[in-house]
Amino acid sequence: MIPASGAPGSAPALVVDGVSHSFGAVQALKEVSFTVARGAFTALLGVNGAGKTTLFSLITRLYDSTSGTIAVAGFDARRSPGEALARLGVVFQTRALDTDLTLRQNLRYHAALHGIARRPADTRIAEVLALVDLAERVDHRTGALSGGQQRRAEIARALLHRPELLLLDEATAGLDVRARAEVLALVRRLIRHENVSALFATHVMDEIEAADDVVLLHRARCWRAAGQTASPGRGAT
Ligand SMILES: Nc1ncnc2c1ncn2[C@@H]1O[C@H](COP(=O)(O)OP(=O)(O)OP(=O)(O)O)[C@@H](O)[C@H]1O
Repeated sequence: MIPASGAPGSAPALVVDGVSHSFGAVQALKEVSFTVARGAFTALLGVNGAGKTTLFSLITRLYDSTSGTIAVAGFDARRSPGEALARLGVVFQTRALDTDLTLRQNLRYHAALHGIARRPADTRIAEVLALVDLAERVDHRTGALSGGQQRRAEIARALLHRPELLLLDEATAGLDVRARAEVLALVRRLIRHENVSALFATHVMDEIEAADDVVLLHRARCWRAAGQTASPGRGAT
């Protein structure tokens, strides 16, 4: 049995336990259970339609789960949504930056959404842009950045409030080989140096390394949770 949550501070970055979700007759997730350990790169592998985005929508509270529990850094997403969401940084499958605004304007806007005052926001913006290697682009319109730079800018945006867990939904989709590699290397570097964990949804096997934890979603079920605290085969058919 996976604990639904643990003492905040020592709890896993993410615990998903027995989560199911349906859209009418379509069951998108069936009894999905897995854990993202602190400091882990966990790949959420699944073909289109496997349920990855639905799972992300449940973790981020866009949808309410019809069964099971989700805990972010020990905070139950349903009972303590504010605490749970404050510890999440999300890079959505669809682009989230305003392409007419500069990188600085975009990041200031998102910092304000997180309640970060202007001066600390500007300090943090400089920090996160340095982390993603875009410091010199701060006054560039984001629409003028390359696809890979835009993804890195979105990762910078997700880091603004110092989350403990990054959720990345197909963050490399549409990028060329080099830009894909840069995004992956960046996420792995952040895990090593920035005290953050990552759940990285992808359908590309090549993006997974031997040391990664892998959660395989197939036809709404979690088939394998290598290196996880979940029992092997739990939730599998
Ligand atoms: N809003 C919705 N209404 C009805 N069915 C939906 C809805 N969203 C997702 N589904 C269905 O739920 C299942 C899981 O979809 P989901 O988008 O979570 O998969 P995915 O793994 O993220 O795929 P993709 O990589 O294509 O986004 C699919 O059968 C999909 O058609």
